[in-house]
Amino acid sequence: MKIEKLFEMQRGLDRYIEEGHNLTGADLFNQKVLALLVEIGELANETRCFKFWSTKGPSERNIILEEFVDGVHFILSLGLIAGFDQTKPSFESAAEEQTEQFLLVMEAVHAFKKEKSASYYQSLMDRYFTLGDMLGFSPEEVEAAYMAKNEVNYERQKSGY
Ligand SMILES: O=c1ccn([C@H]2C[C@H](O)[C@@H](COP(=O)(O)O)O2)c(=O)[nH]1
Repeated sequence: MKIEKLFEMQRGLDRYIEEGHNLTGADLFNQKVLALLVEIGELANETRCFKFWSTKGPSERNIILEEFVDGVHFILSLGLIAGFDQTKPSFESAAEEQTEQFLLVMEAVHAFKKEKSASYYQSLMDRYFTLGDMLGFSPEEVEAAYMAKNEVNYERQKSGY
């Protein structure tokens, strides 16, 4: 996966969105942190990994992948704001269960919000990509799905989303 390329695509999309909404130079850090937490929640909902009270299975793989790359967008966007766009994901040992990995990712988001350090950002990226691996997505699939969703995000802006 060429993460440098994804950071560049994210830079372009963020700039385009900000210009379109007259927000160039605005501090959007907190909005993006909350957006990321919401995306992680949406992703968890599609996997249904925590729904011990339900017998219904997870959503289709493609739906889960699309939710996953929404989160990738906001993680890259936060890295760009904080100046950590040289970060490369490395896979770490995963939690035993998806639910635990989701919670580790959420903790990493909060830790990074509290202290915008390179090591907290690295941990956020590693935990999130490790979650993607647990969900069965290869780095190549994530890259391709990111690119497709990036394009959709431009289209949505153009059609007055
Ligand atoms: O500054 C922004 C704002 C939004 N998005 C993208 C990330 C997600 O793919 C998508 C989320 O939009 P909703 O579908 O949740 O509205 O928008 C960005 O990349 N940068």
